Amino acid sequence: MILLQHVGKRYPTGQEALTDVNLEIDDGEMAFLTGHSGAGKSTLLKLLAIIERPTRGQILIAGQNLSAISNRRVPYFRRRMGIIFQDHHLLHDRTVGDNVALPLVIAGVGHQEISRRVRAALDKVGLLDKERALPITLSTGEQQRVGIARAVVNKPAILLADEPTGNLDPELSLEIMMLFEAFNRVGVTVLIASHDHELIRIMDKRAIPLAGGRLAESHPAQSVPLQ
Ligand SMILES: Nc1ncnc2c1ncn2[C@@H]1O[C@H](COP(=O)(O)OP(=O)(O)OP(=O)(O)O)[C@@H](O)[C@H]1O
Repeated sequence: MILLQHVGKRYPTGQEALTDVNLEIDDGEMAFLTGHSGAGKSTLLKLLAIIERPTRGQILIAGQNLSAISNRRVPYFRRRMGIIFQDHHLLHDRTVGDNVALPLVIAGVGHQEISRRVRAALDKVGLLDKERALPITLSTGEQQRVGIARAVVNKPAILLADEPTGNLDPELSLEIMMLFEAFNRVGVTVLIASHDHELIRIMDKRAIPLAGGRLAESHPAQSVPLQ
């Protein structure tokens, strides 16, 4: 479970990005963080990935208090999560396969195991035939899928995605969402920041609305009363 208790984040500039956020996300849940630009969505994801630290409150993931994790231990902590950004941060002088392999190389996984898991991850996102291609030769949607393959290659329990469909057309966006849903179906907790209301409506998952750094009422999709 992901648990936020009275979480606040004030950046060194004085900007208050999050104020008194209380939130619970169950294991195996898929949810959307919504809200206008500047609402605090990226900041919340960054706190969960310990890219930033909260200035108030506490965050627990699987019972572990993130404030107890020293900066030195953060890379180990991150192995249990896959992180996906809108601009997929691919290395353009490396093949697709090398890009996907990166988290495993960093984790010191053996060569044979790497190539097996890279192929499995590429297969899941439908890009097995692009293993030796350079990212630059791929479409934007395909590049985004490489980013997703890289995020899931470690078999993370949690997937965090920040506007993963931001620069994709509606059809490709839905395709990417279906991929996330497939990972969720096999038990991965998925949290996606998005301001694409139409897409969120189609996916019919819990929406967690942020406004001005505060949590508005959060409602599970299934709790909408029947008429
Ligand atoms: N590194 C930073 N330093 C100072 N202020 C920041 C920093 N990152 C974000 N902010 C500010 O914190 C607030 C929340 O930003 P955040 O990026 O979390 O919002 P967001 O909802 O993800 O927006 P978007 O949809 O545009 O990505 C904004 O006012 C932003 O300007």
